[in-house]
This record gives sequence, structure tokens and C-alpha cells, in this order.
Amino acid sequence: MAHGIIHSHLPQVLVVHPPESFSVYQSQYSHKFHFLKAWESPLPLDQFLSTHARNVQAMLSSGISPIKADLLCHLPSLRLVVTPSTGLNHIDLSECRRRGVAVANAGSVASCDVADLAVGLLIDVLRKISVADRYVKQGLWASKTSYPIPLGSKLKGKRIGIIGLGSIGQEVATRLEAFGCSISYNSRKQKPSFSYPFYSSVFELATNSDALVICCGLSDQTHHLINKDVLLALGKEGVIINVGRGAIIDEKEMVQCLVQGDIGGAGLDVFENEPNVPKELFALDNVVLTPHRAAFTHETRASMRELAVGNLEAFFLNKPLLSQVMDN
Ligand SMILES: O=CC(=O)O
Repeated sequence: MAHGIIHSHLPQVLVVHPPESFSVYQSQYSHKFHFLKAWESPLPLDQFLSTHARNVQAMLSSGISPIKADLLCHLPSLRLVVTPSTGLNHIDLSECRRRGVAVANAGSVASCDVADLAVGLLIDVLRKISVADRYVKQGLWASKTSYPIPLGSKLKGKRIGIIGLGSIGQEVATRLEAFGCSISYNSRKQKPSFSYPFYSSVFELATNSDALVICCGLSDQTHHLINKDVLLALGKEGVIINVGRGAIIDEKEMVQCLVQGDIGGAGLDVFENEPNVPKELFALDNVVLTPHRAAFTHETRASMRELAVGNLEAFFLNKPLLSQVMDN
């Protein structure tokens, strides 16, 4: 039936924009929930919500599309937003709090994968794996007598500055310690359970690091946290890795620093205006780009779905949520 508008005995879950692999939610969980699919409706969204979603208590977010006051005002009965993402910047948490809407996210299920990609990007930038891959695949190795790939840089011994020592940052630290790097960090608050040196200033952290790895979430406090001064403090050999959110870095300034050689390189999985990536970066061999893929493994996507569904089930059974966002 169109848009899933049927009278069903199953609990209704509003889906405004489908999350990745929504077909799997449908095939595996349609016996538990009735998914109300707003995007399939020919009605304008406002009208659809006012007409069909006024009594809906729970919604499943796509993990990307904004859930802000302009949407929430059409959903007076809403009590839960579940997002199958780690990041929460697409959700207006204070508006949710004001309206008594709980929020549950993917908790730490993606942390290992995200940390793996961060370390992979760092190794790629330092050891020029993508450059070398292109060199071989383009037939340059076989066709040239000289060896034009510049030397890479050793990972062991590098001073790594982690921004955000949450579960992703901690996984990055564990991995890079095993590679013989030294770890320091910046976080909202010092974490006494870790002995890594803490810097309350990102500028000081950058000054004392060979690479910065951004692992924090995007908020008003972290927007453009990495500005021109921080980038210049990182220096000409310094590398920046971002698996957090694009807007944590002032992207325009970063592009300029990379183009002018004011920093040494970058490994970026996230961008300010996805899916648009500054074209200037395409020509730079010291920059490795991935399209927001850090949490994309079969295993983690399945865990994210299971946790999202677990939260929905808990909600409808009046049980505690499995991964409620604490400051919500
Ligand atoms: O970026 C991915 C996520 O927030 O899960």
C-alpha cells in the first residue's frame, strides 16, 4: 500500500528519509514495526506529516537528513528518535529535549571500524599507498627507468594528537601506540583514566604533534575548531586526518594550506558540504580522500541496524533504551 499508510496493529515507526539499506530493515523487521515511509508520498512533507504522522511516537532517522524544529513541530506525539549513526549533528538535541523526545544513536558499535579507517588514512598519506597504487595501475612502474614516487615518512615515532578521546579516539590511540607512536589529546575535559598528555588548547596540541586525528563530533563548540592558526601550528610536515565531521575543520583554509604546502598532507573521510569535495584536492598526491565510508563494513552496518531496532523495541516495551544519548 502507498507510503505504508495502513491500519496495522504493529507499532508505527516514521521514516522521513530512508537510512542506508532500508530494504534490509523492511525485510527483517516488518513483522515487528509498521514503517511509515514519508518519502514515498506525493504529498509535500509538511502535509504528509500533519495528515499521517500526528500520532507517531517513534521515528527512525536516515542518519544524515536534518531532524530540526521545522520537522519536529509537525510531530506532537513523537517521543523517540533513533539514528543508526554515531554522529548527532543532524539532530537538534536541545529541541528534542525541550519537546521530551529521547534520542538513541549507534553508541560505540562503529568505533573500531572508524578507528581502523583513520589509521589506514594516516598510513596511506605517510607511506603513499594510493600514489603507489596509481603508479602501478597506470603502467608507470613498467614504463619508466627512474623512480618518481617521493619517499614516504615513517609512522613509528610520530607524535599523534587525537582530538576527541571518546570511544573512537581511544581505539585510534590503542592502534597507534601499537605502531610505536606517542599519543596526546584534546577533549572537552581531561580524562583522568588515561595517562596520555592532555592539551586544553588544540593550538598547543597541533604545535606538539606530527599528525592530528579528528575523532570528535560536530557541535557549536567544535565547528571550525581546526582553523588556520591550528593548521599553521601543525606545520609543513604535519598531517591532518578527519573521521569526525567535515565542518570541524575550516575546509577553505585547509585547502589553501595544502595547496600552498603549509601543511604536509591530509587523509579525509568527511567534508563540509558532502558529497561535494573541493576540486583543488583532487590533484594533490599528499591528500587521500574517501567518501564518508569509515563505518561502512557489513558487520558494523548490521550492528547499527540491530541496535536501532533494539532501541525501538525497548521503547515500545517501556524498557530503558539501549543507547540513549546522555546529554539529550
Ligand atoms: O558518520 C557516520 C556516523 O555518524 O555513523
